[in-house]
Amino acid sequence: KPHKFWETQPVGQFKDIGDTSLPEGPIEAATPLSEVKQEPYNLPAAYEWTTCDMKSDYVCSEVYNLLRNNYVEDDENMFRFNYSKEFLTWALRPPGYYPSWHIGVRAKTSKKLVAFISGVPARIRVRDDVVKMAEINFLCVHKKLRSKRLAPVMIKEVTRRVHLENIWQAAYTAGVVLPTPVATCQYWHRTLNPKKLIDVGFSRLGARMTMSRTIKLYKLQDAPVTPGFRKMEPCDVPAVTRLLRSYLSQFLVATDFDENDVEHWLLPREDVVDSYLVESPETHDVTDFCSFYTLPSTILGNPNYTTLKAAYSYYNVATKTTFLQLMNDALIVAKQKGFDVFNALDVMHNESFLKELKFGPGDGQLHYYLYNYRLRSALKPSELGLVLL
Ligand SMILES: COc1cccc(CC(=N)NC(=O)c2cccnc2OC2CCNCC2)c1
Repeated sequence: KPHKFWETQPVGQFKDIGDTSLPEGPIEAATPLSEVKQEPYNLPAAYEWTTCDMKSDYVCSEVYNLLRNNYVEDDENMFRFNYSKEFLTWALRPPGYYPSWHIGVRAKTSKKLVAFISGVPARIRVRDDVVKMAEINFLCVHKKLRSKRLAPVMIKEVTRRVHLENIWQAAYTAGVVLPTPVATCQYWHRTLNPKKLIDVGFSRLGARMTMSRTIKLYKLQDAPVTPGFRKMEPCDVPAVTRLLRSYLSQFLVATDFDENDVEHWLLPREDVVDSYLVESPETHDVTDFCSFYTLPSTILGNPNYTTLKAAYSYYNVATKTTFLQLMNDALIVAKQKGFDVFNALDVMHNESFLKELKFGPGDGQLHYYLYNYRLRSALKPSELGLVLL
C-alpha cells in the first residue's frame, strides 16, 4: 500500500482534498519540549546515527561522495546531481543553523556513511503568517540499502530533532507525488551549449533542424545589454533585501528574507551562487535583481563528457528593466561563465519569460510540500515565492 508512512504524519491527506471545512494552518499543535521523544529513533541493528559536522572537511567529503554516487537522478537515469562541497557547506550552514540537523547513518562495522538527511532553519510566510520552519533537503540512502525502509526513520529522526528546537513546521520538495503537494511546478531548460547537450542526450536535434541552425537559434550576445547591470556586492545587501521583500510579498507562500539571510543566500560565491543587479546610472537606485545557483550533474555512461554544468534560476526581480531583458542578461552571463544549460521552475513570474527566451519544458515536475501546515487548496506555481536548493 503506497504512502503507509505518510498516512501516519501530520500532512494534508489525499482523503481530505476538497474538504474545505478543515482549517488552514498547523495540523497538530506544538507540544512542550518535555513531551518530545528525548532519545533517537531505533535504526536496524547494523547501523548507527551520526551527526555530520559540516565544518569538518573530511565529513563534508563523506557527505559529498555519498550524494555524488547515490542522490537524485533524472527519470531516464542519464544524469545525477553532483552538488559541490562548497555548495553543501553554503546550503547547510546558513545563519542560525543547527548542527544536530545534519544527520547521517553509518554502518557500525565499517563506519561508512550510508545515508543522510538535513534541515536548515528558514522563515517562510504562508499568506499573512510568518512561520519558523525547517527546510528539509538532501535525503539520500545508499543505492545498496534502498527498500530497507530507512527513509521513514530518517524523516522521523530529523522531525524529532527539529521539534527539540521548538519548530513544528517544515518545507521540502520531491519529484514524486506524496500526500499532499501544496504546489506542483514544471521545470524548464534553456539551452546554452547546444552541441554538448545533444551529444550527451540531454536534448535532441529538432525536426528539420541542423546542428548549425540549432547553434544559431540559441546564440546569445557576449555581454549583458542592460546599462548598470553588475555583480552584487556586500554594500548592496540592504537595497537587494528591500527589493526582494517587496517582490516576494505578493506570493501566497514565500521566503521571509531579512538582510542577514540575503547576505548569506544571495551574495555571490564562486561556483556556488551568482547574483547580479541593475544600478540605475542616473539615480544609483537598485532597480532589478537576478540570481542563479550552480548545480552540476554527473553524466552517467557517456564516453566524451563527465559533467553537465547547469545553472538554476534562484530569485529574480524586475521593476525598471523588463523581466525578459533582465533574464536574457542572466542567460548571457551564465553562457559567459561556461554553463551548458539554464534551468528554471515556473514559480513566481517565471512563466512570463520561459517561452520567449527559448526555454523548453523539462520531462518532469517538482512538487512542493509543507509539513504540519494545511492549505485549503493547492497553489498555482505563480503563487509560490520559494526556491529550494
Ligand atoms: C540534469 O541533471 C538532473 C539530475 C537529477 C535530476 C534531474 C531532473 C530533476 N529532478 N530536476 C529538478 O528537480 C529541477 C529542475 C529545475 C529546477 N530545479 C530542480 O530541482 C532543484 C530544486 C529541488 N532540489 C533539486 C534541485 C536532472
